[in-house]
Amino acid sequence: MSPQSQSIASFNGDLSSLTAPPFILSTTSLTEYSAYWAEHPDVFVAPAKEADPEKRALLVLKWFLSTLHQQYCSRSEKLGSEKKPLNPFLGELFIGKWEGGADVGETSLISEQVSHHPPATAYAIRNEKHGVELQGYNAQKASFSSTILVKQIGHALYSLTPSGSQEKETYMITLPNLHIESLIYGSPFVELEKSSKIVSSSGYTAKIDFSGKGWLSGKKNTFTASLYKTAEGEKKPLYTVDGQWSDKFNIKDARSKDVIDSWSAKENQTTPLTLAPLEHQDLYESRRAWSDVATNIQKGDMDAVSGYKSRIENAQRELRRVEKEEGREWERRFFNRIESDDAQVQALAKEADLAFETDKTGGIWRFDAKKAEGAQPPYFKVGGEGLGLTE
Ligand SMILES: CC(C)CCC[C@@H](C)[C@H]1CC[C@H]2[C@@H]3CC=C4C[C@@H](O)CC[C@]4(C)[C@H]3CC[C@]12C
Repeated sequence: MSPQSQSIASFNGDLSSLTAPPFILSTTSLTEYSAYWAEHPDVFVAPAKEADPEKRALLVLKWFLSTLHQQYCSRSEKLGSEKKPLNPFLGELFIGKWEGGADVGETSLISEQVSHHPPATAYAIRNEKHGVELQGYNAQKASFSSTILVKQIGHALYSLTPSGSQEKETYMITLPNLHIESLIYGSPFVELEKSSKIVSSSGYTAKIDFSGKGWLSGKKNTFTASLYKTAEGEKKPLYTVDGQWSDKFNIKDARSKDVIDSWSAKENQTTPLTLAPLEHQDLYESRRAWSDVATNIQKGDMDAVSGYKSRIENAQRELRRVEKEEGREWERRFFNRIESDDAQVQALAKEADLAFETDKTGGIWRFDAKKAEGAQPPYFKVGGEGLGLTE
C-alpha cells in the first residue's frame, strides 16, 4: 500500500489530516475562503435598496448564486486545479475590506478560526452604509467513495434592514454538499450536490437544486432554483433560476415566464479585497503567520515547508498545554460560542432543514460586534502568548 492510500484507509473525515502531493498544496489558508461571500459588494448590498419584500428575497438569492463561482471554482480557473488549502490554526485571522464606489461604500471582512478540533471557521461581513451583515461559520466532513465527498456543516445568516423600515430581516442560508471531480486525471475541480435553502423571516424560501453535469445540457455546475412563499410551498414558484453557477444563469418570473434578470460570472469582475501590509498585520493574521510556509511552497522546498509548519504547530501545542494547565480556553477574538439561538433563528433553521451538529463545529458561533468595535491590529498581545513567529 502506498502512503497515500494508507492515509485514506485510516481517514477520520477531517480533511486537514489528509496528505496531498506538493503540486496540489495551496499557499492560501481556509480562513481566506470567507471572502468569497462578498467579492461583488454591489450585489451583496443590492437587496437592502429594494422596497418590495418579494424582490428583496430574489436579490438575496441572486447574490447567493453569484458567490458560487468564486467559492467553488476560482482556484481551478486561476491555478489550473482545485488545491488543498492550509489548515488554519486556532485564533487565525483574516481581515480586510472592499472599497466600493460612493454608492456601495465600504464592506468589511473578519474571518477567524474559532475551532481546531474539529476545524471550524467563522466570519462576519458588514456594510454599514446599507446596514447589511452576513455572518456564519462552517466545517467540513469528508468521506471517500471513488472520489472525495465533502459535507458542509454550518450555515450563514444574512440580515438587512430594508430602506424605510425599522425591522430587521434575516435569511438563513444552508450550505451545499460537494465532491471533487477529475481527481484521477490530476486536475481536480469541485461539483456541488443536492441542495441549498435560503429561508427568510419575511416569509420567502429559495431552494437551489444542484444537478452537476446536466443531463439535458451536458454542462457541469448546472442548477435550478425557485423562490416561493414559504407558506405556499415549492409547487407555487414566484421566480425560477436556471443555468450554470460557474458561468451564466437566467432569472425568470414564474408567472409570466419572462426572463427578468441574468448573471454572468465571467462578465462581472470581482472587487479586490484590501489587506493591511504584512508588516502592519498582527502575528495571528493569516498571510503574515503563513508567509514563510507560503514562500517555500512556491519554491517547492518541502523540507522548509514542514519546518515552518512545525513551528506553528508546536507553538499552538504549547498554548493549548498552558491553557489546560490554567483551566481556561482560548478566547476567540471576534466570536462567541452560544448554547442556542433565539426563537426566530431556530424557526428559520427548522424550515431550512438545518441540523446544528454542534459536535462537528465546536459549537454554535456568533459574531460579537462589541469585540470588533475599534479593532486595530495587533489583535492579540504578543510576547508570552505569541505564536513564536518573530525572532
Ligand atoms: C484537491 C483535493 C485533491 C484535496 C482536497 C481539498 C479539500 C480540502 C478542499 C477542496 C475544495 C475545498 C472547498 C471549496 C470551497 C469551500 C467554500 C467555502 O465557503 C468554505 C470552504 C470550502 C467548503 C472548501 C473546503 C476545503 C475543500 C473541500
